[in-house]
Amino acid sequence: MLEVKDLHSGYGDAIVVRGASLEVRPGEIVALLGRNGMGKTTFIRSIMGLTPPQVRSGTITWRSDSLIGLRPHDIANRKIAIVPQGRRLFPSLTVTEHLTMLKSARAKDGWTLDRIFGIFPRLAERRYHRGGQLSGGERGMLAVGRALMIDPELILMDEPSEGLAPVMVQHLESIILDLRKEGLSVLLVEQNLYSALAVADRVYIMETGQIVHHGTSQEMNEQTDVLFQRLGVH
Ligand SMILES: Nc1ncnc2c1ncn2[C@@H]1O[C@H](COP(=O)(O)OP(=O)(O)OP(=O)(O)O)[C@@H](O)[C@H]1O
Repeated sequence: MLEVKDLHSGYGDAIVVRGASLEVRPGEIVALLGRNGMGKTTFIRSIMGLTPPQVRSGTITWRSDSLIGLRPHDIANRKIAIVPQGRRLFPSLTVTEHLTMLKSARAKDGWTLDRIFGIFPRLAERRYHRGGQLSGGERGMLAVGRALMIDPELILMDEPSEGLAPVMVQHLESIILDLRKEGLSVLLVEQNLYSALAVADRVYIMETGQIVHHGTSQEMNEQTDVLFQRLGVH
């Protein structure tokens, strides 16, 4: 289980995440929602050990071990993967090269190239294309595929639906639900309220670096006026 308690994190003198607490239980999909600039990316970068930002105080615990101070590589070794905002692909590397950076193409255990190509047939067709030649949707699929190749138990996804056509968003939602069936946990940062409610078990809302509301998706579905107000959705 991931447990974040009273996290403060920021850039230089600016504290952006200001006392946020959240937990993700095994096999659970948790959505973190909030308007632009509220600190969601800062929050998940802090969990992954990516700098900036710098964690100032609070605790981040994964299966009883503290993650604070560990490098992203060590955190990935503990089976936590990230699908970063903006995808962060390499323009000159092919689809296959991205997927096999951390795991051999011949690997037989866990997630393999064939399995990734099975859930994303489009990536199989584009296996020799370079990062810089891919469409927005293909880049999104590749970022998810690359995260799966570390055989994660928890995936942190930063706005994976950003820039995707509605049909692709639905595909992604079904993949996230399939991952949960396999026991994976997902922390999903989303701007798309409906996409988040479609897949998440529980939802947290962040405002100016603090969690101001949380509950099950069902509870949230019954209080859409609160959500609309908090998220500025009309
Ligand atoms: N590298 C940085 N240096 C300084 N300030 C930053 C940096 N990255 C983000 N910030 C500031 O931190 C605040 C929160 O940004 P963050 O990206 O965490 O928000 P967010 O909720 O993920 O928003 P979005 O949905 O727009 O990505 C913003 O005011 C932003 O300007």
